[in-house]
Amino acid sequence: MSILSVVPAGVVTGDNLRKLLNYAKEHKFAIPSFNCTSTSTVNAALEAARDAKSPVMIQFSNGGGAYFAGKGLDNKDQTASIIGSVAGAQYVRAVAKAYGIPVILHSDHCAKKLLPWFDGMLAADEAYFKLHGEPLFSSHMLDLSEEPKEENIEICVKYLKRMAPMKLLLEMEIGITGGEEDGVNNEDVDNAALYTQPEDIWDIYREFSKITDLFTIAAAFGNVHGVYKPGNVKLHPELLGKHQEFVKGKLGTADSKPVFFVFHGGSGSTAEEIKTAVEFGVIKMNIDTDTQFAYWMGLRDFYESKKAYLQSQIGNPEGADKPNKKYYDPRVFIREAEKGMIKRVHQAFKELGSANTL
Ligand SMILES: O=C(CO)COP(=O)(O)O
Ligand SMILES: O=C[C@H](O)COP(=O)(O)O
Ligand SMILES: [Zn+2]
Ligand SMILES: [Zn+2]
Repeated sequence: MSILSVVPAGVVTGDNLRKLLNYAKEHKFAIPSFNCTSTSTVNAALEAARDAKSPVMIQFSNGGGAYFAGKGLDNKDQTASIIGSVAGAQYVRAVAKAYGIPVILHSDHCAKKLLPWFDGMLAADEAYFKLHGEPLFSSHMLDLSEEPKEENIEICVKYLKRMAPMKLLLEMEIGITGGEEDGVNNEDVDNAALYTQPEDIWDIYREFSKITDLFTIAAAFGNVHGVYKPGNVKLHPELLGKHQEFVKGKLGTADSKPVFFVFHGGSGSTAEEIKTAVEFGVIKMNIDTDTQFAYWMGLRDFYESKKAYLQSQIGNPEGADKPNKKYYDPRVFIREAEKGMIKRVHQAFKELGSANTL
């Protein structure tokens, strides 16, 4: 049985989203989630997914959403981030089905100070739900990992109650992802905070389960956003196995992987680390930095190879009067950036085991 016999192509939400995540869990693969900031990066992710025969997740960060709407737009009270994330979601909805693949539409880290952004997206979900019987997005992330655990859980539960009637999934974070996110610098946080404890996972699981099963946990196992020279923070994906065992014991279930885990900071991780994480119940891995670099490399390589054609509107090595329009047309050079990103996206499907599952 392939995925497309379980869920349809296009944006999947609610029951179909649950089916897709369970399918990934049963078949021991994870779905990559790419941070997108434009129609160009969305298209690159969708094109690669179609060609790799894989489901895919598209996510907008707070800054990525604002960028989608335009850097010239004022982001006072999160207006640009709300408008851009909603516009991005509507764009994905408009094209996803044409690519013939299931797409999960998600929003990334939302810290406490960014809750107005979350509220704005939820309002758009509710409006969409009234018209179509499903939310605009498939899922959203709340990242209250900087707050005390009790408060983190309390705020998540409050939002889960608003999301559950729409069958909108919540991703939450416990423990801290190192590196940088949304301009918050986590490069010097206490090492222990970078590794979540099993008891914390159970506290979350227990409270959330009272409301819905549509939630995922981004537990910290030494994850870092960005790519850095190897340092003292080491990735320990095997810790996720301990969390699964602990929750399994508490539940007394036969299911050896009751928790859906999310892997943040996918860039720069080794194939082996990714494999171990998937083995212990990761069903989603975020990738941003590596696709950013791949997009840039596509453009850089194009510029380097066509440099002599890109200096003036007229005149290149083929003649002083030759026009260069077909080199400086953004559809040409941005396409080269997309090709760079597409290559890196393919690598993610392969490493996560989601290629050829449709
Ligand atoms: O976790 C991420 C987005 O939430 C992506 O992390 P990287 O930029 O390290 O791939
Ligand atoms: O949090 C991590 C993501 O990579 C988002 O990054 P960003 O805030 O630069 O868009
Ligand atoms: Zn975080
Ligand atoms: Zn992240």
